[in-house]
Amino acid sequence: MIRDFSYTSLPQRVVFGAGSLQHLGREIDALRARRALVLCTPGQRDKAERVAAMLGAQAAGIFDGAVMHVPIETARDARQAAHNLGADCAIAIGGGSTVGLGKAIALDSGLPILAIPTTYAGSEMTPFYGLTEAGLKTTGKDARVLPRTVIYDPELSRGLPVALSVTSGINAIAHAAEGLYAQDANPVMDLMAEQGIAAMARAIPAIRRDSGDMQARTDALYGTWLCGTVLGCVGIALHHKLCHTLGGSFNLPHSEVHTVVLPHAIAFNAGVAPQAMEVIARALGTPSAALGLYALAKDNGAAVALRDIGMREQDLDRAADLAVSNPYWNPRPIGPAERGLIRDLLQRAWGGVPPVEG
Ligand SMILES: NC(=O)C1=CN([C@@H]2O[C@H](COP(=O)(O)OP(=O)(O)OC[C@H]3O[C@@H](n4cnc5c(N)ncnc54)[C@H](OP(=O)(O)O)[C@@H]3O)[C@@H](O)[C@H]2O)C=CC1
Ligand SMILES: O=C(O)/C=C\C(=O)CC(=O)O
Repeated sequence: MIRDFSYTSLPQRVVFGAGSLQHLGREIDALRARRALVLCTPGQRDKAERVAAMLGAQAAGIFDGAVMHVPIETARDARQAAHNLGADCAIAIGGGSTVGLGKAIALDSGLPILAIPTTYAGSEMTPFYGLTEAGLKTTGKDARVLPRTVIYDPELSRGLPVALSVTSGINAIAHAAEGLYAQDANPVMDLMAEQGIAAMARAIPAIRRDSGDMQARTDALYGTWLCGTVLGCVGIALHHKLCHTLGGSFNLPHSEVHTVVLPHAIAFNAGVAPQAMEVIARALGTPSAALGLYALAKDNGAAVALRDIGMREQDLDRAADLAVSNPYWNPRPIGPAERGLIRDLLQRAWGGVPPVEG
């Protein structure tokens, strides 16, 4: 049954395909940019140098200081570098951390961003940004931070380590899974979510078998585009909020937290979102959405317990308090009255046991 909906599509250009980095010059010209600042982490500097070499005189310089969760000091340094170098565009090549740094520059200056993602986080398709100040991460939404152009070149993610490919892929699946029951869910995004989950569920085991499998790397990046688009167009709910609490307040690694929490958050919502569960299970090719997600992580070597990724059991009470302290939308209520249920969910996620619906 088609429910009532409203849908706003976001203005972006996507160039997809193995070797598509070759179109960089054409895409920079289309943005009417003359001096591009190239952003990266220290570890991905070789890729940034390749980009700068392709641009020649159109490269303003390289800023290689991107860090997870965009510390405000790094954002200020990058903004200053863009200003000092007279940049009229930022190119972010790397994962969500590098794209996030580009967004911090755009938020301040309105500079257009061209993103070249090398992980499956999906930030390049969203108008959301995050900034961390004095240990506190705040997130926001602003049309200026949405990258104008995205080049998805599977060749560039060939070297992404297998463990990170698995958890980053499940981070993408989380966007689509929650998009299916989000407040702004709509039929177009439902189609993209199902195809995105299916592409990623195909890609993950194949990458685990052979990290250089270009068909699998292509599927994974295609899934990234679809799942990231869903995140950018519809809202988030319990799962993303729990991950932000755990990542932001307990400093747990981003994609690994998503991987552990997702089956439990989906199980929590299963009873009130049966249609979404059907779609997720169909896309995974499993009878149960929550158990299918748990198996996808476990069978592919990912950690399925918060205790194995740095969470202390004595912090679970505080995490439950934080998770229910700010009311936010979820298909099933999650307020102070549900604190006990959320605490149980976190206990199961901490211990790494299979998810329990209800
Ligand atoms: N605003 C939004 O809509 C969204 C934002 N995010 C944000 O993005 C961040 C997480 O993004 P994520 O991509 O998981 O993490 P990172 O960008 O931090 O990348 C994770 C790791 O991947 C490595 N890496 C990246 N690309 C390659 C490659 N091609 N080959 C080898 N190694 C590679 C990096 O290594 P090295 O350090 O050596 O470069 C890094 O250690 C979080 O801050 C999250 O909040 C995530 C999703 C959506
Ligand atoms: O924290 C941000 O930068 C904004 C959104 C996300 O990180 C989405 C996610 O949790 O993957």
